[in-house]
Amino acid sequence: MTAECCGYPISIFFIVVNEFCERFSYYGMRAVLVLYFRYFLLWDDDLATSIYHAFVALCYLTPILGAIIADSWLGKFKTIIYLSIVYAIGQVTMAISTIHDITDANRDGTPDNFTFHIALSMLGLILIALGTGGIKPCVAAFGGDQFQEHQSRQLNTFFSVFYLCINAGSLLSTLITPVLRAQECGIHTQQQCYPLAFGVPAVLMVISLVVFIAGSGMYVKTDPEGNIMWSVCKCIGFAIKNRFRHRSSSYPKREHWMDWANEKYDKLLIAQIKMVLKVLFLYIPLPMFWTLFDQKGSRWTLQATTMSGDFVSILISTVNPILILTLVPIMDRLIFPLIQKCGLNFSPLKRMTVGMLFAAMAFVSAALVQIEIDKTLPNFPSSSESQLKVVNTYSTTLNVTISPNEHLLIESFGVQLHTSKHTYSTISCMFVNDFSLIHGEQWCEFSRKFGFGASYTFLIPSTVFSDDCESITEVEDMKPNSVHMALQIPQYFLITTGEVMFSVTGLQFSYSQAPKNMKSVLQAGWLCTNAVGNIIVLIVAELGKLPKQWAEYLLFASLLVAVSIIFSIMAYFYTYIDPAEIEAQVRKEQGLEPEEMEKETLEMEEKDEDQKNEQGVKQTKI
Ligand SMILES: CC(C)C[C@H](N)C(=O)N1CCC[C@H]1C(=O)O
Repeated sequence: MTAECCGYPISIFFIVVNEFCERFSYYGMRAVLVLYFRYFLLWDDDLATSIYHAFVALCYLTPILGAIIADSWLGKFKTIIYLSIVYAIGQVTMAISTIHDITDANRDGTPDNFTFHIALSMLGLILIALGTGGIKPCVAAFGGDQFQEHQSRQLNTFFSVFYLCINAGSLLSTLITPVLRAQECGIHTQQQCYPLAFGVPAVLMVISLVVFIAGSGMYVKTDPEGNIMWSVCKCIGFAIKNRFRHRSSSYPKREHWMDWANEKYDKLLIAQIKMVLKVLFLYIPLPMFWTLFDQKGSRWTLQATTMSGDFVSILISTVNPILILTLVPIMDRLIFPLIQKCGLNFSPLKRMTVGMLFAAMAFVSAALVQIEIDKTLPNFPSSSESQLKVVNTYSTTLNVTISPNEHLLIESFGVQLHTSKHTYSTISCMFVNDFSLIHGEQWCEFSRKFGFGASYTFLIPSTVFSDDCESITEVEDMKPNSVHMALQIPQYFLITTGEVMFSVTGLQFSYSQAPKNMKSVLQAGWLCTNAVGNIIVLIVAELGKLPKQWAEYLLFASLLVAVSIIFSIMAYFYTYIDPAEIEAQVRKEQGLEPEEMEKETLEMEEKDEDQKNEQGVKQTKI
């Protein structure tokens, strides 16, 4: 028996703490990455965001590599350890690359050799992407491996707790690392403390590794059954070739195209490949969910900048993990059991479909908010129009006639300009609460809150310093943003509800439907849907947008509704399987008589017993 606490294997504790620290490390580093590119390496916005997105996409592509290493070569346990070491080295490299003093020979506070810092940080990022992506499919699957057959309820809860840890880690780090960056540090000169902001995630990654190793004696570890991925590729290749060789109608059809590998390959391997392919086929429409989800960080952020309210950056980076932390327990403890009590079968694939519909609703909500915002935005001249601004500083109303037939009334601002020299300047500022005009010993000070998004013109008469500051007139050219950011909360709520139904269920589903020797591979397939979604966002951003933002939101919502309908049809034809049962059945069909199976089981048990004795831990799982 594995050591248990409240029905859960104790080893799970080490795995969820490891996940918490790893996600703290990953999201903490990500929270300050663009700022590092922008203000330390002095890259422009475009380069900074492109490299950032390329890095994120790479992090979701490397799981395939990690899964192949785990399922075909090292096993999950060793893969997690080795790739975590790579990951920690990457984080440390990244932190070192941010120490400006290393190349600041002239001690002016800026690095003198940018090539050094860029090369080091790119090396760090590649190692991090390899590490974080590589271990991701293995950690979730390794966690699942710790449960025994009678613990299926606890297994489902594990995936929810796993997701909670991801979000608790990300929430804390996105709050902490920007604060660390804002500190000042340095040897020769005091600068923004990037080494601390990147150093703390590096320390957390080392802690994550130590915690994982600490649980070593308690884990159920399954060894890979040879180079499974290579066997899978060869088997699929043979089935295709064999099918092509027997394409003539004189050959009888086979139930599944993979059955054309029967001549050469083990029935069990063919059955396992069929299980994996069935699930991977089902995943084809799923990237669309992530395409919408990932726009939280781009389009929705831009939407927030056209709204009023002071909590832009905090709202954007924390609202999703905060909602996850509240919604996961509510769904698990209240909503899903309630639905079950009502006699409804809310199967995993149905949950995922509903999750997609929630994400679509989130985009409808975003479109409605956008329509409200558009009402308050100034009308800019179109390509066939010009904008003419006439500032009447005369004391009475003047008529202005624009040839040939436009006639406008210009109200006076009641100010007369006595100076013949006019200097106009435009200043764009953030968080302006006051400003002063200073001339010699005299000054005029204005203290008031200027609204975000607003544009003002100040008309300053030449007499201002000899007369009084009151003679300055303020004109509001553009109204401040008036639609409050709180209106974005429903769309965040809807997309996060969708995420809980879609993403947490997807994790569980990918684990439960995978054969024992390909659990990491299927987890990697699941993570790939996220990578493809990210890439679609990048392409969409490059291709440009519809003229009206609300129309684009509605377009995405409709696309996701269409995709969820396709997915629900595919799901209708999907039969849930118990991979272990199918494997046992195939063995039986293969002629492995019950006694032989028993013998095989006994041999495996003996092997396990030896392993346990080596580890000094009692376990019965085969
Ligand atoms: C974007 C949030 C900080 C994290 C998000 N709620 C989340 O948990 N995930 C987004 C992609 C999958 C999952 C993760 O594993 O980070």
